[in-house]
Amino acid sequence: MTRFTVVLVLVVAAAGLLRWRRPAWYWLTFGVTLAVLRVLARYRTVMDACGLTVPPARWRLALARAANRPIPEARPPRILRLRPTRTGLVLRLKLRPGQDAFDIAAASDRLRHSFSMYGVTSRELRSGVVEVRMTGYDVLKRVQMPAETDSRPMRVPVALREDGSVHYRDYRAVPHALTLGATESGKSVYQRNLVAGLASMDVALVGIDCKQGVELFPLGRRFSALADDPDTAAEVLDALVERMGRVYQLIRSQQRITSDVPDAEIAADIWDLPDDLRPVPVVVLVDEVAELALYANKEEEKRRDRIITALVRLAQLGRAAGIYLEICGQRFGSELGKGITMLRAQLTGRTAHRVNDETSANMAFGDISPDAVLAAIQIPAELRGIAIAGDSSGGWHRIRAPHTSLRQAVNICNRHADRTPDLPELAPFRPALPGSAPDSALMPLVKASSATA
Ligand SMILES: Nc1ncnc2c1ncn2[C@@H]1O[C@H](COP(=O)(O)OP(=O)(O)OP(=O)(O)O)[C@@H](O)[C@H]1O
Repeated sequence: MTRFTVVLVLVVAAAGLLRWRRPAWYWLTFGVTLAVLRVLARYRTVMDACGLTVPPARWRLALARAANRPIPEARPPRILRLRPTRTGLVLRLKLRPGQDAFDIAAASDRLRHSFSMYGVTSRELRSGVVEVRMTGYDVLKRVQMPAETDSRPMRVPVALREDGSVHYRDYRAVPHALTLGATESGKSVYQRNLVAGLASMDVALVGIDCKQGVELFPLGRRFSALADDPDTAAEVLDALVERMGRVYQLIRSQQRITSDVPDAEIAADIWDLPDDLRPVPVVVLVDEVAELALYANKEEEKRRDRIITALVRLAQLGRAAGIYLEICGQRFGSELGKGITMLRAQLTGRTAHRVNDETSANMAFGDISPDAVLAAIQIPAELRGIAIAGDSSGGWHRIRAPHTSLRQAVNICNRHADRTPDLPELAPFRPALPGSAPDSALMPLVKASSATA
């Protein structure tokens, strides 16, 4: 064996190993070059085989006949740009007369295997121009967020989409959202990523965690208020409704000042106010929402109605006051009582992790997109963290958040603890700093469990 053959064998073996164990590294080292060459070399043949070419124009045929030249071939869409990315290739195509974006979308599965890519999706950028995004490997298997993401305010890069692009939770575009999923499907990890993303922003976080606070309380240094039982939750929500009223008064008073000034912008929400007058936006995270809607006696029913009314009011009017809702639970349907369907209609951002049945998928997407319902039902049980994210426009994507541990999220929150705003209305609910030993009343529980172990 010559030295060249030995080197070649080693390189091929290294590429095979990388592709198997570290597909992202394989893509960056070998995959991207091979894929670019493959797409360029096979482009015309593949487009022809996929029925994405158009016959030559009549005048071209006539010209060829008159000049006794070979008959021109059918033409595929023109490549405007081929851009390699961290996870795949982005192909921008100019369609030929008679083609439309749906032709490309309908052929995406054929394009996927013809170009030996992992996934292909397409969208129309403008009339006659289509962007085809191809992924070189399963980017959702081990999620790695890009180092550089869009850093606009209130826009959190929370997960990766299956086409390799970043999925943002954009509070200004979609103020309120609902996240559903069966137990152990990945809701808490998703919510943790949201908190970690929000921690470095100028925002107040308010948490309602009826799982006795086990998810949100460890992140407490970055929270302006926390509630771990329905009674406290009712008080926190009332305080937020009161805050919302005061922010509206502030916007009104600013409108009165600017209404007589010609050309001055009239504020319609907090984002139109001057920086020095703008109240800090608030994101309210509610975990296990069903706990707030359940009741066993008249007293609890009254509390439940108070909570749901406050949530509906915040959902209806909170956007302009910069109060955004992020509601999370296993189910969220009419069986939780009056007001729930009205509240759900206001939560236009929807994310569904694996659900147990079609009814739960319908709670997330039934009023938005039947395709998304089907996609949510098909999430495999073993792939925790995979979710379908959609909004009221009907568009949806398969996403997965990075596997952020509670430790990592706590570290991020602690690092940004100095950014936690003090909201006067919510001062009584500011969480106590962690660090105390377990309550002595809980010790028998610990002993009992270690005795049975
Ligand atoms: N994005 C992810 N990537 C990889 N693993 C994940 C992801 N999300 C969740 N998991 C795995 O699934 C397990 C359950 O996730 P999580 O606690 O978020 O579920 P949950 O829906 O909140 O469950 P519950 O309702 O019982 O609290 C996690 O411990 C983790 O191992």
